Amino acid sequence: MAAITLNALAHTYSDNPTRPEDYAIREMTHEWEQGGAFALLGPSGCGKSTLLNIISGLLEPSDGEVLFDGKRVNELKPEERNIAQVFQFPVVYDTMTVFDNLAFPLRNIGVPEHKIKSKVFEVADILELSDQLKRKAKGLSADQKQKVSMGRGLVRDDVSAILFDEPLTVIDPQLKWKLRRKLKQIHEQFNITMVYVTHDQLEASTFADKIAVMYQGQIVQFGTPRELFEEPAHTFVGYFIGSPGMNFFEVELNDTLRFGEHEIATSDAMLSRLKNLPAKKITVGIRPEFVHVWEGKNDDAFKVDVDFIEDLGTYKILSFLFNGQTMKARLSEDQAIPSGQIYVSFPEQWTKVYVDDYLVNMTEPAVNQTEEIHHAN
Ligand SMILES: Nc1ncnc2c1ncn2[C@@H]1O[C@H](COP(=O)(O)OP(=O)(O)OP(=O)(O)O)[C@@H](O)[C@H]1O
Repeated sequence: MAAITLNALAHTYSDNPTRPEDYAIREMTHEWEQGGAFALLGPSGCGKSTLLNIISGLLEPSDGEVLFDGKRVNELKPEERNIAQVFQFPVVYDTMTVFDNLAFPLRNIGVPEHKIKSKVFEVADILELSDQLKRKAKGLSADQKQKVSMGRGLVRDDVSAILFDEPLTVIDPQLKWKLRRKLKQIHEQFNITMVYVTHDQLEASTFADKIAVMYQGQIVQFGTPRELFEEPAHTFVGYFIGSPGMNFFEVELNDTLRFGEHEIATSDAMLSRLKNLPAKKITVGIRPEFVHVWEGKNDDAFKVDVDFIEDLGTYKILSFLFNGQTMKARLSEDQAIPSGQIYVSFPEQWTKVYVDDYLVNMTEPAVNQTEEIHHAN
């Protein structure tokens, strides 16, 4: 087991990087604590595979350090790092039996045959591969092959972390949930640090205790699925997590926050914090789940026009026009279906304010927040 620390890490594929966009990994410092089940979640091209390959040693970072349990491993080759990596496509030797595939990493390091046997049997049992051990890997289905790939990581006692790079891509949808559950079970049993890369929020939140959301080469938030939902630290997290994502609208700051003719309720403390920041883009975000739709007239709420309603079985998504911008609210099954002009309000607790896409966090001292926003730019 190992804690994995990334210290001022950055990576570029360009020979002559000049702009932040030239970096696949923009400078980051981050720690995956020992023994945790983590997900690295983000859209295609945000740098997930690059980061994983740097941790496993397949790629040398342009800047910064990778530390395992506090020790620098930059100079170590992948095989010296005791990291197992499971890729999108299973890595198995087709002509070998399942037993020999699982035994391979142990034979490589000279483990005695009797020990190999008991370890392979143990891992095959966990992965429900015991009755396949004598079969050639060639005849296995995609999910069985992927289980063998995972098993090759698990047989070694010296493995300190397992990195999964979109491991369920080639697996049938019906089997995905089964393998995901298996992975979770393996994590509980082995207590190994696991980092699971995916672009699928459901996969991330069913596997991981904590999720790092990656966007444009940066980890913009590291938190529990609930924190990502309730307190998105960056507009991208609000947009990417949740279905549909968070509503956002850009506001003006005068004596209050205004969106067109509408005044958005916020605390005096927030207003004074915003006034002390240099003029920047201010965005307000609210999740569709937290938009309050009133059944009747309410003079304290905003009057808006219903655009359309999508019926998604157990709930409905109401689209409405707020100052000309389409926004969404989630209606429960038993809520009346509104039409025409309706009243909506945004509870202050769930109305989040972002400056240049970063959450203004009122629980943090203003000085840290200002530094963070400047640093991010
Ligand atoms: N070998 C390479 N040479 C040059 N650029 C690369 C190379 N590999 C990746 N990139 C670029 O680096 C950025 C990050 O890519 P990376 O594959 O790490 O992202 P990802 O989040 O894993 O995406 P995906 O889910 O599509 O694999 C992208 O802009 C990509 O085009």
